[in-house]
Amino acid sequence: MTQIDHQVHSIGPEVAGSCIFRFIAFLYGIAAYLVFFVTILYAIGFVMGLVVPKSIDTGTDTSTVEAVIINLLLMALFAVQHSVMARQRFKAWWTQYVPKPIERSTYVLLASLSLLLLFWQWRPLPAIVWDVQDPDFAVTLATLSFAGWVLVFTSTFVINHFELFGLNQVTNHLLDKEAPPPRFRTPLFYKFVRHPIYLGFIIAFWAAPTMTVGHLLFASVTTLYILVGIALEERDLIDLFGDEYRQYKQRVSMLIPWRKSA
Ligand SMILES: C[S@@+](CC[C@H](N)C(=O)[O-])C[C@H]1O[C@@H](n2cnc3c(N)ncnc32)[C@H](O)[C@@H]1O
Repeated sequence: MTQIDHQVHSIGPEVAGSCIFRFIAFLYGIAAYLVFFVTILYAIGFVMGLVVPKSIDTGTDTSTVEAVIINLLLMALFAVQHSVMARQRFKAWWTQYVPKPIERSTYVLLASLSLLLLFWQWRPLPAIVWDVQDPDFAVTLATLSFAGWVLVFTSTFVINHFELFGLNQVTNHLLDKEAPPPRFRTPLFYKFVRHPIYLGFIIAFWAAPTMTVGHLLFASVTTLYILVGIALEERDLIDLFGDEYRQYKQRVSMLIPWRKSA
């Protein structure tokens, strides 16, 4: 064996192994992102009762008590998975077992799967709470709900869509690039409210021309969950960004864009 052969032989398998891992991790990140994308599109149809085969107001008929219990359990499963796995301490613990570059993609994948389970197993509670008769007002509400989804989507891009859903992490890893440290940012909508993504969800869930008991349960519980989630997220953001975030909190309101600058 020549010296070059020897070097290639001894370096080759290691490099190839790590390249293969990087590539598999990248494909995994793409797959997780695609599952997320399908889930969020399904979520729009599920909540608005459009296009999808099973919406918030359709599915297996069960007694009211059974429906409420099943639906609460489904939402609790999502809430626990989604908020426990987002905490810094949990991340520090489980990245001992899950490689860091695919931590975010795994989180996104599991959150999407628990949402798909919710859509699939959700029990309708079809009693009507309100049903807007005026066609113009009904269209206005449906448009507002859609605008809520648009706010969700655009805010993810404004803050950093590809990092939020794990694609930056697997791409940096593939290219062997150091991931930049998290940066505090207040682009566009973030100048008016601290949580435009969550505001978008709240608008999308509540602006319904026809509100059933099932839809109301979903909107109420998710809104409560968002409020708890904000408290937890802001604790992490203060740990991460300190006074910068504390001052931001004083200057900009949480969800309703009416507080002026200090
Ligand atoms: C799902 S996003 C929701 C962001 C925000 N709560 C919202 O509703 O638009 C959660 C991630 O955004 C990050 N984040 C929230 N506000 C931020 C800011 N002003 N600058 C940088 N990162 C932020 C959090 O650390 C977390 O990783």
